[in-house]
Amino acid sequence: MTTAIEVKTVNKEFVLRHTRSIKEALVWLIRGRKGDLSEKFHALKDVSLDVQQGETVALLGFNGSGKSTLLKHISGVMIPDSGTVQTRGRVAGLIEVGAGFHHDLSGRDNVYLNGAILGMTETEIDERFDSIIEFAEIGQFIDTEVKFYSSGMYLRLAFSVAVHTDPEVFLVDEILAVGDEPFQRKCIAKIKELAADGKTLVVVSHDLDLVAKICERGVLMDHGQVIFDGPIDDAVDQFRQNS
Ligand SMILES: Nc1ncnc2c1ncn2[C@@H]1O[C@H](COP(=O)(O)OP(=O)(O)OP(=O)(O)O)[C@@H](O)[C@H]1O
Repeated sequence: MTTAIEVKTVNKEFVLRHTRSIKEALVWLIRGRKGDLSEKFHALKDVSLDVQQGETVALLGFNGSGKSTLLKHISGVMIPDSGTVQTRGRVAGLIEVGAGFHHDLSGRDNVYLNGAILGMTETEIDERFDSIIEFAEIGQFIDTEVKFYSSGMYLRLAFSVAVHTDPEVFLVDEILAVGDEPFQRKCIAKIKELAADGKTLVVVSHDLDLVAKICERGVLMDHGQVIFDGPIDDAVDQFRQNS
C-alpha cells in the first residue's frame, strides 16, 4: 500500500491577540521583556495521521476542533510550527471558496489562473475548458468579473476547476453548503466518482449521514487532537455519544 498523506506530530499555534494595553506593555518592559505579550491558541496538538492511497477519510469534530486547520496543512496552504506533512501526487480540492481566485478577473481568466495554481498546464486547461464550464453551469457569466459572482457561483467554478485537475488527493471542506441542492448533489456524485476511481479523499463535514455514505474511515478531533480514528460508523457513533 502507498501512503498518500503522512502527517507527523504536527503542532500549530495561532496568535489571538497582538495588542495589549499601555499598562500591560509597561509592566512587560519593566520586567525585562519576559514572557510573551501575545495570546496564543494551540489549534493542533501533536497530530499524526497516515492516509493510504485510495482511502476515503472524514474529519469529524465540533466547531473549532481543528478540522479545517488540519486540512489546510494537508493542502499546503498552512505550514506547521513543528512536525511534518507529506503528500504524494497532485493535491486539489475546495478549502476556502474563492481562494486562488482574483476578484478583478473574469471567470474565464480565473479558470486559467486557478488551474495553473493547481498544477495544470495551459494546454491541459485549454482541453478541459469546455468541460469545466459545462460542469460549473456558469453560462453567460463566464466573461463577468468574479467579484460580481454569488457565493454559489464561486463554488461552482472553484469546484469544477479542482475536479478537472485530475488530482490524486482531493480535499473538501464544509463549503459545499453554499451550493444549491442540485449542485450539491452533482458535487457529491462527482466526489463518489473520484472515490470509486481510487482517489484519496479527505472530507470535513458536519453532515454525518453524508460522510457515512462517502467515507470508509472517520477521524474524530477534539481541541486540536485526534481522539478517535477508525471505521466511519464507529467514528460517527462516538461523535454522537459526545454530543
Ligand atoms: N488564522 C487563524 N488565526 C487565529 N485563530 C485561528 C485561525 N484559524 C483557525 N483558528 C482557530 O483555530 C481553531 C480551530 O479552527 P478550525 O477552523 O480548524 O476548526 P474546525 O474544526 O474546522 O471548526 P468548524 O467546524 O467550525 O469549521 C478555532 O478556535 C479557530 O478560531
